[in-house]
Amino acid sequence: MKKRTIPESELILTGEGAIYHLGLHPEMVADTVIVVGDPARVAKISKFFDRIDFQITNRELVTHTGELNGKRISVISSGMGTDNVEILMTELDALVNVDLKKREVKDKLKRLKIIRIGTSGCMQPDIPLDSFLVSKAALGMDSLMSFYPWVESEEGQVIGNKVQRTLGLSIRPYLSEASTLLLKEFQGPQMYSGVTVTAPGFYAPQGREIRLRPFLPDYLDRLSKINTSFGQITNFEMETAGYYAMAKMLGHEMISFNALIANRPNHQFSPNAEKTVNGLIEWVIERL
Ligand SMILES: O=P(O)(O)O[C@H]1O[C@H](CO)[C@@H](O)[C@H]1O
Ligand SMILES: O=c1cc[nH]c(=O)[nH]1
Repeated sequence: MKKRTIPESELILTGEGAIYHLGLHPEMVADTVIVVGDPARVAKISKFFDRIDFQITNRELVTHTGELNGKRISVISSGMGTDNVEILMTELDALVNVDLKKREVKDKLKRLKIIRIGTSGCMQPDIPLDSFLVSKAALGMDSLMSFYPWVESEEGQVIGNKVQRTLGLSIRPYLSEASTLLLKEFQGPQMYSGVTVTAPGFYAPQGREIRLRPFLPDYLDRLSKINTSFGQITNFEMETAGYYAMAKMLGHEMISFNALIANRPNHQFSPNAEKTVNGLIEWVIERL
């Protein structure tokens, strides 16, 4: 069967042949990729590398690729939100699985290992501030999956329906899961686990009120009391559900780690957030 040629307006390359938003060429991407939200966090990770081969910046998308203990690793920042995650994941996948010259999907597809290191707010009062948490699954409160052929597990549908009903939400959240392979590879002490809520915003979508009152009553309280087959709903951030769903559809392994720098029911924000994030970076680096 003749392969589809991807048009220039869909797979966009710069004059130098780099992919449109990431600004990368295929040889600049390692098989193990660490993703972060904050562009400034990229250098905090690549400083552990023995050697940095490429440093590329375009908008909020910063990439450092190098070597650590003989292993090639890329670190890429996405900025905030699942809309950026969609761009990062699609272009990252195209760099390894599309022949950019022919504009055709390759016959042999690569499976990347992708690890998120991010910050997050905890909604369980008994998980201490500055803890680390791995997202076993994530609930996407955004609309990204309405635009993809996302096939949800039965378990996911049950959880999504339960959350929609309990909160009185107009949208049905989607549930996506961590890679079981990476959950086994990245084990160790000091790591809580739970279900992460990926919010389409930092304020009302995470139950915060500054001047505008969140529309949904008792949001935080109701969410934190929901039990799922993956455990309690534990924390808020803004990318993981999009990452897990895109990774699943594109055939990559993905895991998301959270530094819990806020505890919402206890009204705390960490005075040591920077130290906690650095601790999580070291925890992950030690297990690469
Ligand atoms: O620290 P990062 O990785 O950016 O992650 C979290 O912090 C940002 C909000 O402050 C959102 O991107 C959220 O997901
Ligand atoms: O509360 C928090 C802290 C970090 N990131 C979030 O998205 N929420």
